[in-house]
Amino acid sequence: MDILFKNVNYTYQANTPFAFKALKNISFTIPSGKYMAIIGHTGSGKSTLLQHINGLLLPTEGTVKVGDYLLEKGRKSDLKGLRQKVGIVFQYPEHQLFEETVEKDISFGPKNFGVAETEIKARVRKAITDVGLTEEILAKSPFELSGGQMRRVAIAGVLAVEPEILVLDEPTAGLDPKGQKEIMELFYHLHKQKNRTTILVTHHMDDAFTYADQILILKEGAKLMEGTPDQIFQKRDLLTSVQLGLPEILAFVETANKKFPFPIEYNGQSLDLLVEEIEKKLKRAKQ
Ligand SMILES: Nc1ncnc2c1ncn2[C@@H]1O[C@H](COP(=O)(O)OP(=O)(O)OP(=O)(O)O)[C@@H](O)[C@H]1O
Repeated sequence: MDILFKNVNYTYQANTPFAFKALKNISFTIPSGKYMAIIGHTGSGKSTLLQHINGLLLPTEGTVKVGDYLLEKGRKSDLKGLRQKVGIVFQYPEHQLFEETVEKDISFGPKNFGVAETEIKARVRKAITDVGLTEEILAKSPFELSGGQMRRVAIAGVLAVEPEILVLDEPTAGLDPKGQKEIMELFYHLHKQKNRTTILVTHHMDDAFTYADQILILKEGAKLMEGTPDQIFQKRDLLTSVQLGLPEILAFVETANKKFPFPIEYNGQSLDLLVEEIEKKLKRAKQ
């Protein structure tokens, strides 16, 4: 299913004094089977854009087309059908685990879409192996698993619905570098295996360059640039205007060192990792 955004504008709290235009005249196409990465500063509209792909938000102006589903203001669409085709892995998806066993949690999505019991059982087993876990985990409570395992179970829940399109909103946030790489490789494999259209929002420029066919850069709700990794790399001076650059990270480290009673060192890691390091040290300090 191709995805098409045409002159999409989105305003939060439209027609109120708090109106805020989060997307400004966005147009792009993702051909079926492609992998697109979306990057941009915090607040640039990435999550707002993603939520248009399965109709969680409808454009205030303009149109979104996902396969044959047309999404525009004031138009009733078959959202249930669309949501079966578009699987979204939200940030920290494990926060949405709630059932008493892993099996029940993974079954929740397909059950909701009316899939038959025997088929659900088969899908759950396939999904759990697809995310690199084994069937023994199905009987456990999701809350007795490690953070990395919980994340994989949450992803299995999305896969069990068998979506044609995977939408990933910073799927590696909060994981250690090894876990991040494993999850990125897992999604790349899932993308290649079924030629699944994949849309990744990330702060990690290297992931965008490694995995994506196409990169879209947002700045303050508008499209700053779109191109293949090679095309974007040739204009890398533009990237410094949207990425968290070294000066910002160093300023963060300096502030952290004034604020916390332990040293934080910058060894080329991302801001996410530095925050994680601080959280760990704080936790240790409390014990
Ligand atoms: N419910 C809301 N009401 C009003 N403004 C909102 C709402 N949700 C988001 N915004 C604003 O819209 C803008 C875009 O937000 P969005 O979450 O899409 O950005 P983002 O690029 O995904 O950011 P991040 O990288 O921090 O997740 C931000 O300025 C944000 O404050």
